[in-house]
Amino acid sequence: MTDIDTTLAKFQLNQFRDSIDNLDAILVHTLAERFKLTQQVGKLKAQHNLPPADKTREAEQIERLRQMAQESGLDPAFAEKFLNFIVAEVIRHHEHIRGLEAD
Ligand SMILES: O=C(O)C(=O)C[C@]1(C(=O)O)C=C[C@@H](O)C=C1
Repeated sequence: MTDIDTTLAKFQLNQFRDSIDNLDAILVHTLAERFKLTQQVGKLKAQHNLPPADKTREAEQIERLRQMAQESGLDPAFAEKFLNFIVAEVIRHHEHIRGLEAD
């Protein structure tokens, strides 16, 4: 490996990192939009006394995401874990909103 190889590698690494930063920004903005929507769902559910969690809906989402992950070259098990992680947080928010509405 020459100095030029190392310089080129560092340049390429920075290019990869710029792309990663862009994708991370998309992820954060997308998640923020999703949580804005689920806050509305949480209010609706609390107002109409609907349960915070819906396991049937979650099973459908998992099935759909696993399929999409498979087609995109993403590990379906990871996609499922990621969705479960987000949905657990959403349910926590729903329960919090339900507590506020009950006051
Ligand atoms: O669709 C709903 O009923 C929601 O409350 C949203 C959501 C989700 O984040 O996608 C969260 C909790 C439910 O268990 C299922 C799905």
